[in-house]
Amino acid sequence: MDYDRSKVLVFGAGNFGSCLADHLADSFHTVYLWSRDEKIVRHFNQYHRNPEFLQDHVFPESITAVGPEFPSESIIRHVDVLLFAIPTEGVRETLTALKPRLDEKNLPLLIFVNKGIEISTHALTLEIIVDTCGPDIAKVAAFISGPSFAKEIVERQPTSVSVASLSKKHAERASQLFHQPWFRCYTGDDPIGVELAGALKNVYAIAAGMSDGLGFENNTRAMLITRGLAEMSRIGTAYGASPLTFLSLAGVGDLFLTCSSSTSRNYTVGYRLGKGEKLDYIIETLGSVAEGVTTAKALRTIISKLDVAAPIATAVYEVLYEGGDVAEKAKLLMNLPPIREIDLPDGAGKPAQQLLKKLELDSVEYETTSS
Ligand SMILES: NC(=O)c1ccc[n+]([C@@H]2O[C@H](COP(=O)([O-])OP(=O)(O)OC[C@H]3O[C@@H](n4cnc5c(N)ncnc54)[C@H](O)[C@@H]3O)[C@@H](O)[C@H]2O)c1
Ligand SMILES: O=P(O)(O)OC[C@H](O)CO
Repeated sequence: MDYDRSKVLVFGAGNFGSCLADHLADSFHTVYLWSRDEKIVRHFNQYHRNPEFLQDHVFPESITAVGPEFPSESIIRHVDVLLFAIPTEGVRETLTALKPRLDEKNLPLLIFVNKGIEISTHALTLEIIVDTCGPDIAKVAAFISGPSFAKEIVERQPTSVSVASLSKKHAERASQLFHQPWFRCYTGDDPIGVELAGALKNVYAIAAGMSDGLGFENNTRAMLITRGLAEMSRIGTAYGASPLTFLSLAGVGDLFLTCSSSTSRNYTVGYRLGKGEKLDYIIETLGSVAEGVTTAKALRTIISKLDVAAPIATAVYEVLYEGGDVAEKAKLLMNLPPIREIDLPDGAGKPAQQLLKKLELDSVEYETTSS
């Protein structure tokens, strides 16, 4: 596979699919952009603009929009890379349609950029890939996640992301494909952690938006980001992901971005809820996907199954799905009993042992609690 000039088929011509098609075409790759919306396909090929998303942007003429029919076997077998930029709820359906069209002996690189958990199965995308395409394809899939608003990428604002795969070679290939002076990629081998981080940060962005919508300011947002990160790491560790992944671009990087900007759709959903709007109306008028809404529901079940404490995610779920009052939930969170701040994995890192020893304070023991 020649990564100087690859042929890429992008599934999904929404904000992010269009943005990444633009990025790759600008790097001289041959790009096909699939949309199931005939109007987008026609308009894109005629005017090199997307009539629904990133409307102000003029795209390179070299991008060919295809659709609305599902891409044919001939185009799928013609490309080197399949890039999936559709919401998580559409991934199973897309991969099921894709599987019979793949050439098993000459597989393309599969890259996923969605950030969510499937609502009916509570599955991560890695699990959906195994279910629909089998483990051999899941082993070589790559996942890209991190602080990356589409609007800022098309403006070529310096951006960095995490790229993870169980296969080092495929993580490096995906990284090489996207890496540019305005777009840095950092590779890693914890796709589950990267996926979870990307999905969970959306739920905490809803919480941060709610807080701002209620009129709270910087202290409260910083508290939500930090305690949200603690919840994310706790859930991720219970899943078997590396706790360090939550300190990456996909973790704290994206959490910080999404919790602190009205560009975020998830933050916006929370903000509008905080202002008293109804969820159905917000979703109807948002014009784009906010994955945190469905992820909050899947996460509620995961939290109970794993038996981990995640009071912020639980409060978000209760507002979204049980008619909970935002201000009431905020009050309840603030009235939880005081707890130890940092949860440490068993046996790890008693804080600053050497210094404590020097100060002869090493015999003082903290009780280990985790909640
Ligand atoms: N927008 C961003 O800045 C950004 C950045 C990073 C990651 N993401 C992630 O990328 C994914 C897509 O986000 P987006 O911003 O492009 O959303 P969007 O709402 O702008 O567009 C989604 C696109 O997917 C299509 N789609 C929806 N369901 C589909 C299905 N079942 N089959 C085929 N196509 C389907 C829609 O028609 C639409 O064109 C999400 O998981 C999001 O979290 C978005
Ligand atoms: O608009 P949001 O909330 O879906 O966030 C977009 C990206 O995930 C930011 O990295």
